[in-house]
Amino acid sequence: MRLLIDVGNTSLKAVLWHNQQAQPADLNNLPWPQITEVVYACVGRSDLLKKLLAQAAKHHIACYEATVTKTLQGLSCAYEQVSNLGIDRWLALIAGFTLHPNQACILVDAGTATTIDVLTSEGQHLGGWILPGLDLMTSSLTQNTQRVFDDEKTPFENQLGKNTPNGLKNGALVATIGAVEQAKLHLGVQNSTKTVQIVFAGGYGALLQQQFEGSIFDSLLVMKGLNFWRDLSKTS
Ligand SMILES: Nc1ncnc2c1ncn2[C@@H]1O[C@H](COP(=O)(O)OP(=O)(O)O)[C@@H](O)[C@H]1O
Ligand SMILES: CC(C)(COP(=O)(O)O)[C@@H](O)C(=O)NCCC(=O)O
Ligand SMILES: [K+]
Repeated sequence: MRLLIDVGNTSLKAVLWHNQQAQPADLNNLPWPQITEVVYACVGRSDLLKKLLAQAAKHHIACYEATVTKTLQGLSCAYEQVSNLGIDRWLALIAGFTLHPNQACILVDAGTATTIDVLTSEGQHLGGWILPGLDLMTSSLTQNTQRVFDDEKTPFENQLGKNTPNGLKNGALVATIGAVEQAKLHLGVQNSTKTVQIVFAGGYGALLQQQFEGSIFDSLLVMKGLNFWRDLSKTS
């Protein structure tokens, strides 16, 4: 049984991977005797991660931190400085590449930041974008202007705004939708029979997924990437 840990800028997530399945992990009551290895990825800061790694060490369990490499099996990274690419983005690419073989993909991880990564059907990462996440987009405006205000009850909708919270929230949503549309252009899917699989993950992934027909939401995308990373990096 593997303990998989993904530390983002807002939260730490962990699952237990056993018999090809993810089970929720109770961090206060982990089944250490059954855990064979810990595989983790971290783009944030986390004292909780340090504590978990210390507990694993106490139980003599091997821990592996996922890293970005120029290539992994048939997948290649667009960055010149590969270590600058967020590991969560690389793991989303690994998951997309493995779960959708020979299929062009756009991986969208909508958390604190929204990242959009473009992957060809041949496994070439063409690059991507980092946008403020939906909450950061709205809070940066409410915090830096006098008159732009938000409220709790206004949803994010793909519509014109007719009051301030509406204009603010909908603006953040359509900016994000527009970026995903731009990503498609880099795969030449317009005016062609090529298809692209758009995969959403992260706290706002389910909301965004509803805006794109044929797209999917996979809350475990980064976890699956972590699991594949460990398997693939053993054999490469
Ligand atoms: N149902 C939800 N569950 C968790 N986070 C959500 C949800 N809906 C919106 N969010 C927002 O998603 C962000 C957290 O997403 P997450 O993918 O966990 O981030 P990170 O990977 O950066 O830690 C926060 O801005 C949070 O407000
Ligand atoms: C862009 C990110 C902050 C996204 O992190 P998250 O929203 O999941 O917390 C993370 O992938 C990161 O720190 N990236 C490093 C810069 C880069 O990818 O180029
Ligand atoms: K993200």
